[in-house]
Amino acid sequence: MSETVLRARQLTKRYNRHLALDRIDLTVRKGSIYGFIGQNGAGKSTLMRIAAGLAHPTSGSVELFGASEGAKLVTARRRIGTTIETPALFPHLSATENLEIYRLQQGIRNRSRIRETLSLVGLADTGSKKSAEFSMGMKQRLGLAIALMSEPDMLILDEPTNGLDPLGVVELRELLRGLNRETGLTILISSHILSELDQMATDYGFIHQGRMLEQLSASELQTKCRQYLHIKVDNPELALSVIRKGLLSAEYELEPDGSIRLYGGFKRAGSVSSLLFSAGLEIEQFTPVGEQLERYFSRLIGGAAYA
Ligand SMILES: Nc1ncnc2c1ncn2[C@@H]1O[C@H](COP(=O)(O)OP(=O)(O)OP(=O)(O)O)[C@@H](O)[C@H]1O
Repeated sequence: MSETVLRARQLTKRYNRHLALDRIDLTVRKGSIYGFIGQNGAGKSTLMRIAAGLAHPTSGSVELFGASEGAKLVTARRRIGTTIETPALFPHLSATENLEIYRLQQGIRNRSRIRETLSLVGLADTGSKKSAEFSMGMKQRLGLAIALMSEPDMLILDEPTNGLDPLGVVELRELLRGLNRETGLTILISSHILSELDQMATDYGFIHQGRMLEQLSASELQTKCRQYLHIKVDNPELALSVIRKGLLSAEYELEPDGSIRLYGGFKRAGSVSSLLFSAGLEIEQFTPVGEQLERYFSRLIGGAAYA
């Protein structure tokens, strides 16, 4: 079984009469990139703040690197880097100067860590350029550098893609993937846009109105969102042989009821149906099935809202 870095059990947070988190269970595995998905106000920041020790839960518990209370939990929290409530950047200072101030504030002895960290986030060549002149993406990277200065084992990033243009989102994704791959860093990252974390997250948790709706791995999500043509004909064996001959590299499954799932067949629906017709097959059903990631998310929260 893989090691767990963060585990929330029945985590609940109440602000007066408002229930921001309602008995949340969440597990972040070591070395994973956990995509925490929810609309604005769903409770993502609240959970992250509790995990980082910036807020107290009303009830329930948090376990970090195996520690769940007292001094051990405080020590475990030193292994986290986060962009929540990190100090504001000094706009008139360069990236190196900003990190130097942070290094002194935090008592980090190793001065060469500044250069290392700037290389990690791709800001090593920014020289004396003031952070005020940085693009939004560069500012995000500098914020990330601050979070990485103490060589954390886990990063907690609250909506880091906010304000980035599509290219900036792709760059951040590549950067985080690289850090995860090369240093084994575990990352908990939130977003209200599921597709932004696609091709990056290894695990997902969906939160809505303070409740965890679903937690699943990236491959489970892909399977759920995989698109296929559902085909039912009078002679499935013949249909399969026609498909095999007519469509190179066709991926399909024969269901117990004799229907066929032809994966990725959406775009080729026209040629598939004419192939089947030409073979004299009688088509009883021919339906595209599956959905886009974003639609999956809206259906999930729609279901929760109307349950
Ligand atoms: N300090 C607070 N006092 C009162 N209510 C709060 C406080 N912090 C958060 N809330 C409420 O708790 C709910 C969850 O907020 P939270 O910030 O965790 O959501 P979120 O998913 O991070 O959304 P966003 O992306 O908008 O930050 C919201 O309804 C919010 O208004």
